[in-house]
Amino acid sequence: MDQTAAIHAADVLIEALPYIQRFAGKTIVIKYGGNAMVDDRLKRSFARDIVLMKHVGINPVVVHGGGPQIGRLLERLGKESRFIGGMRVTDTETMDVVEMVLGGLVNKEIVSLINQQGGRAVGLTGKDGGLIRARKLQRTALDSLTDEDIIDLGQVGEVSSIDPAVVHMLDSGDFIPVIAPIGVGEDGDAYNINADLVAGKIAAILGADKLILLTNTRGVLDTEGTLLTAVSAREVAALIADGTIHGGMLPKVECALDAVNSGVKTATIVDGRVEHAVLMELFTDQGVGTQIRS
Ligand SMILES: Nc1ncnc2c1ncn2[C@@H]1O[C@H](COP(=O)(O)OP(=O)(O)O)[C@@H](O)[C@H]1O
Ligand SMILES: CC(=O)N[C@@H](CCC(=O)OP(=O)(O)O)C(=O)O
Repeated sequence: MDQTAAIHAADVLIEALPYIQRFAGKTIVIKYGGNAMVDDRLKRSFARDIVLMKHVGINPVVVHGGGPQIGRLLERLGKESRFIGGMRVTDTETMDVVEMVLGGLVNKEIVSLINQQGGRAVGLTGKDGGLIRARKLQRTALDSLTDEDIIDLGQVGEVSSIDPAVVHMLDSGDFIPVIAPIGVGEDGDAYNINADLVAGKIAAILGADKLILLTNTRGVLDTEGTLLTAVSAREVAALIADGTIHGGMLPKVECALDAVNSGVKTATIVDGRVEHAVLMELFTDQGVGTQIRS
């Protein structure tokens, strides 16, 4: 490294210092969307960001999705994916695939990536330690439904309660929890829950400082495709009403609002297709993406 590059590296570290001090000892929930798990290089960069956070004294908690990965396996099995209001219609057969892909393939891949970078990750679904209690999502909870859309979403769940004991235990042992969004009903049945909604609830119950949602757009965009760097609850309502926010962005903004209204200091939607998106959001003066304000 020549001297200019060395000075630049030192400047970057110094810029990060106040943020490292501010977040030390705090919990930060990172939602890693299936659409942000694009290629091996990006996945490794994500894992390195998480390990770095842990090493500077932050408690990262990863909640992951895997919608595209579920879709690909369903396709191989000859089953079509159907979404209503951003939620996958989940019959019993689909639920088996969801549990295998989220709790198995995707969860263990993330655990393994973090561990390869020197972290100590432990993978969980909401069934482990009774972490995520769920109930069947009632159709009325989906505001965007029209009468024609009213069909049974099957085993799609919503969070009824979170028992964070297992997460606290892992944090205190210096492990990094990696959580798949599967909930358990009173009858022991599995429920498929949108990962954004789980991330929001977990951030709230843990009293997290920040919720970072990694996805495949730069953040919330307006009708011209311009990035909105910050949106309030009122602006979000208007953007939903005029259709600017739709599909997969709906649960994202809803859970972000829910989190900030429940005491999480900031919720940000950022582009997970950019290397080190998490570090840029946390440790630089400019930040990235869209911040959701209460
Ligand atoms: N106003 C908006 N701004 C940005 N993206 C939007 C907007 N409205 C809808 N979307 C869609 O939401 C998608 C992100 O949600 P989703 O596909 O569920 O991602 P993830 O897998 O990360 O949860 C974007 O790729 C985009 O197609
Ligand atoms: C009910 C529901 O839609 N569940 C999601 C769970 C995974 C998820 O949320 O994945 P992303 O974050 O990658 O979108 C699904 O089945 O796709």
